[in-house]
Amino acid sequence: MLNYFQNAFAMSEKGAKNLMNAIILSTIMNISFMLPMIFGFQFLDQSMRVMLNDSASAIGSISYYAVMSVASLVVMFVIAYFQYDSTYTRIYEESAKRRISLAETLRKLPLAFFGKKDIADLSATIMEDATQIEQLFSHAVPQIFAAGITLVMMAVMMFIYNWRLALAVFWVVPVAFLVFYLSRKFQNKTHKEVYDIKRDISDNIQETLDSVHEIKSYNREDDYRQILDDKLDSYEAYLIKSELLLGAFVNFAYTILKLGLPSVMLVGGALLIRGEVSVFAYLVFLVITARVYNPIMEIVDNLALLLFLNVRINRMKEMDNMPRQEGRTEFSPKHYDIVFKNVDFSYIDGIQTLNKVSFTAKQGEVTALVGPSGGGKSTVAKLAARFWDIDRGKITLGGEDIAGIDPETLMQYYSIVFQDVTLFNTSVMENIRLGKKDATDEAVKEAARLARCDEFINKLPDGYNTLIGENGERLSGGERQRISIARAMLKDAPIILLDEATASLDAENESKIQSALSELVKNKTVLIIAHRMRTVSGADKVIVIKDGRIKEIGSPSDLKRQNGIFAGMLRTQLQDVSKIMA
Ligand SMILES: Nc1ncnc2c1ncn2[C@@H]1O[C@H](COP(=O)(O)OP(=O)(O)OP(=O)(O)O)[C@@H](O)[C@H]1O
Repeated sequence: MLNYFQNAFAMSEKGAKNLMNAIILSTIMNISFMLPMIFGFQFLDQSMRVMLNDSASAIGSISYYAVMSVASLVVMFVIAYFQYDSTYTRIYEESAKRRISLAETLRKLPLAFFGKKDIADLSATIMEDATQIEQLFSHAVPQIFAAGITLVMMAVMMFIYNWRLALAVFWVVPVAFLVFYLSRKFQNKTHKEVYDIKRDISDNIQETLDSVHEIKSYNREDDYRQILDDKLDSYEAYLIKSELLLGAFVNFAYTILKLGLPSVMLVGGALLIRGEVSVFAYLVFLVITARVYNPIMEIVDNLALLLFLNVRINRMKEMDNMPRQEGRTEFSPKHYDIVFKNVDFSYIDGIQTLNKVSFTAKQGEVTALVGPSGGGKSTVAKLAARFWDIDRGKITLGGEDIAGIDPETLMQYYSIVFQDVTLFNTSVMENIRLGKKDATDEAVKEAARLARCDEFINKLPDGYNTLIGENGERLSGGERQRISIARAMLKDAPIILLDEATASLDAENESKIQSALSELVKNKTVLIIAHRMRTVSGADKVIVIKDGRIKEIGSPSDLKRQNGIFAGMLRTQLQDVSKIMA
């Protein structure tokens, strides 16, 4: 049973145990809530005997009922307390664990996994799905199981007491459930459709917000609004369809259940006339029948919610099963050479992005990656830091395969300065301190000075304490990249991965970035995606990558002599410069 709960509801072992406890206590609570009814029947039985025989007196037993009523109230209260604790407190604990475990999963996913499209989806799963699951587990799941168990117990007792009347009460139950069961397939399908389109809309909104500048600058607002409107319309249509379908099946099941009471009246009446059942038993069955369908309706209602839960749980399991990156956490390389040996890699099955890539980026040297757009330069740089795991071959750092090293451990040795700098809506000081969380203010300022940031920071209204707005929107492209360089300075990691800015920077900004970079890369293993020939000419080694393969490799002067792709690229850039100068 524990295993079943763990698998079906994606729970931890402790969570499954707590759910079992919640079900048991909810069942005991349901039974305890019947105590007043049992005493009521006892009282009714005794009163009827008094009325019919006129011999005994009911007065003497009033004190018995008073004591029993108080006792049952106490019992009900105590059981309800424990039931509440096990159902709500423990289930919220499980839900907190579930969120933490999802966040842990995220930590172990390849860094490059976090493409924009997935982020809305991931946050929806962590927040919205986990909340829905939490609510259903506290408000519905234990109750459904408990109501089911209580109902079966009541049915057994009633069948033993009078099977014909019990049959009149319960024949409707399997029919109602059958209707519901048959509707499962349709409901699952519509729930999945509603869920998918909702995720699609979240992605769309996220994408629109992320690209709001581009959308506005290309006057694409109307197109985007139209796309979103269409998706919202279809979401609404699916939602209505799903609700209607659910409403139709649930109400049909309710209607069938409602036939139970007239059945008991008819069967009980006939048995009474034939003298095969006492007035008391008939009354008892009528009272029970009037009450017994409420928990059944509750089960039907909650079952519908459980179907929806299924879709969400499957999504969580999917996340849990995503390929994780793990490895040992003790790692101190003897040196910082990065070696690629026959590396094959594809983002998408069947489309090979890198093919037999082999090279060494030596400690203390600058290795420049050059080549046409889409050739695979960024991919090489990202693989060097284990953003993804490779398909074949080997990448080593200090002679050790990075595939066996925990990505977080590995990352301590890398500073990454890419073009898409992420800045947080906090002070400049804190944005730089991201490079080393325990750095003193002085150390942050020193890094900022070396990265040529201090002069623009000093011009900000509050200097280092200025809030720089959502994703640093108050800063220019060059300033943002210099902040990123300052972070890397502060981190002072032995390996630098650098994507040189492609955007045209003004000459002053460019020379500041260049001098900041030359400070940063001193005595480090540097892998730079180079776009400017000035950077390439200062490199120790140049690797030309085209169509995922290394085409040329050597010092800039060697490659110039070879008169191949690199020499061609040099000529093109020189021609461009001379055209401008002319
Ligand atoms: N996350 C991804 N999923 C699928 N394909 C990708 C992904 N990232 C890159 N690619 C593809 O891999 C190939 C190499 O891309 P990469 O970004 O490494 O090239 P690049 O040489 O750095 O290009 P550029 O100079 O334009 O940045 C391209 O065809 C690109 O479309």
